[in-house]
Amino acid sequence: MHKSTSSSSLGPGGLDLSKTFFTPIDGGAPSSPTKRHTKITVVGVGNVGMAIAQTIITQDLTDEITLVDAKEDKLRGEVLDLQHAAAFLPRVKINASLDYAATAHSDLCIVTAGARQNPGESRLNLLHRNVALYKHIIPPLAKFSPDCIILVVSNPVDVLTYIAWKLSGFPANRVIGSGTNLDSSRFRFLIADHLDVNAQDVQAYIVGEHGDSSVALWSSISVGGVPVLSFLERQQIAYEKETLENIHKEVVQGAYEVIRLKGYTSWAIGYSVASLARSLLRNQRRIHPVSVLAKGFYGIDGGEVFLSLPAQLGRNGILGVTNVHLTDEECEQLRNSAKTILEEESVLEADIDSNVEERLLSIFGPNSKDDGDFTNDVSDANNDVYEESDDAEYVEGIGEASDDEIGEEMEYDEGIMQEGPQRNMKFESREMLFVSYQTYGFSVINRTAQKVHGSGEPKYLVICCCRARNGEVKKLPNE
Ligand SMILES: NC(=O)C1=CN([C@@H]2O[C@H](COP(=O)(O)OP(=O)(O)OC[C@H]3O[C@@H](n4cnc5c(N)ncnc54)[C@H](O)[C@@H]3O)[C@@H](O)[C@H]2O)C=CC1
Ligand SMILES: CC(=O)C(=O)O
Repeated sequence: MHKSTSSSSLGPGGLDLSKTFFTPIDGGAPSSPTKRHTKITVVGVGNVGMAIAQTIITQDLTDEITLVDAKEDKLRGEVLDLQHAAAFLPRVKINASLDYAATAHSDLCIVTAGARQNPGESRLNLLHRNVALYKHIIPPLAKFSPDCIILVVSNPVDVLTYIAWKLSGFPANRVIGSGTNLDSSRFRFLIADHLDVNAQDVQAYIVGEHGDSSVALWSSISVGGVPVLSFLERQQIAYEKETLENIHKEVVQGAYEVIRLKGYTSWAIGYSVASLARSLLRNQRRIHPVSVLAKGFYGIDGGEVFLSLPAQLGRNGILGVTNVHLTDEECEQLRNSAKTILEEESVLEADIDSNVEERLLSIFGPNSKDDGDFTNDVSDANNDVYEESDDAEYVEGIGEASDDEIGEEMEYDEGIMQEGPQRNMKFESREMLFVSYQTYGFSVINRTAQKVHGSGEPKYLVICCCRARNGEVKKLPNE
């Protein structure tokens, strides 16, 4: 499909019409690119993607928006429909393409593509279908916009944010899930309704999973600066715990109810994501409950898990997590929510082996070379490692070696890698993409490092070969 844009200025015969309408002033310099040109990509132009796109456009949050979808006619129809509203909207360049090259140089990539829930279906049920799609979506986004922020919306949003983080190789501050920003808005609406105040004056957070195990932070709710529960206690006004629980239940059931009634949710998520886009791109430093890498916060352990915590957002993505005080009960609920998400992640481990070439290209750039054809060399090297190691069960793990690893011994014994998460792997570096199967014990039985010349400085590529130690290798590919 041809790129469709709302700002074409070419007339018949390639004449630039804009130049015929305006006469340059004497002594004027040619126009320079504007300093603050922002570009947003939205992947998936379904109910959610279009609600987000139209809210972003009406709120004048970007200079350029690129829409991507797998369905050509739907994409073309949606973009034309939006372009036809140009006379009523802030000026924005609207592009649409099936090709991710059109997303290049985006500041923010919002991913909404994917299956959605049927009435009554849980978000977690969508996991395997949407992980499969993400393998084709995230690597090209990362390749064409290596400095962007990725904002994940598709469900289950917390696990998919983790997947997007792994597939992109981005630092954790630049991969964010829309998380419970929406749940918190539902929560604030319900509290405002109970107290007959404006929802914007209610400060209240839902944290944890964007889903059934979410946690309501009752202890920190305030209205117009008044902490609600301690105020009620001070005034000796009795409130039923059950009333609070029912409000939280209504938040959790909110999405199910809308889906039962109209088939999908769209407007609220549109506004929710637009508010995140504003805070990020306009460097607002506002606090939003969004899905972040939460390991280590509030005693959350057991693996790398993304879930929602109130975080400060700005041009660099996540600027920090707010130190909100949680009661013991709230902490316990949050850790349980983390457990729910981690269980889903562990089921996935055998699923996230993504396309090696795409991942490498996203690190090293499209013209990378290693003594000839880069991608062939990589697959050869992979095979070599595999064949040389008789007892290898699976080849996995690609990333950049950190400086102090280069020139190290290439062979390791079982002692190097401990049972458990990949952080124990000696060769991990910040750019390491991933070695999956965190739930299994692995030993690294071989690895190689190659110098690869990409568009920038030469980098070292590590290819390692792992062997499971706990007898569960039958579950792995290549068996
Ligand atoms: N995080 C949140 O708070 C919310 C998340 N969602 C989630 O957002 C997702 C989208 O929901 P809807 O827009 O209602 O669904 P939809 O079915 O209307 O739209 C999905 C779109 O994704 C496109 N798509 C599928 N595979 C693709 C691929 N490989 N590349 C590009 N595009 C592809 C489809 O063609 C379709 O246009 C669902 O996973 C839903 O559960 C929905 C509401 C709130
Ligand atoms: C569908 C969904 O995740 C929501 O509206 O909360």
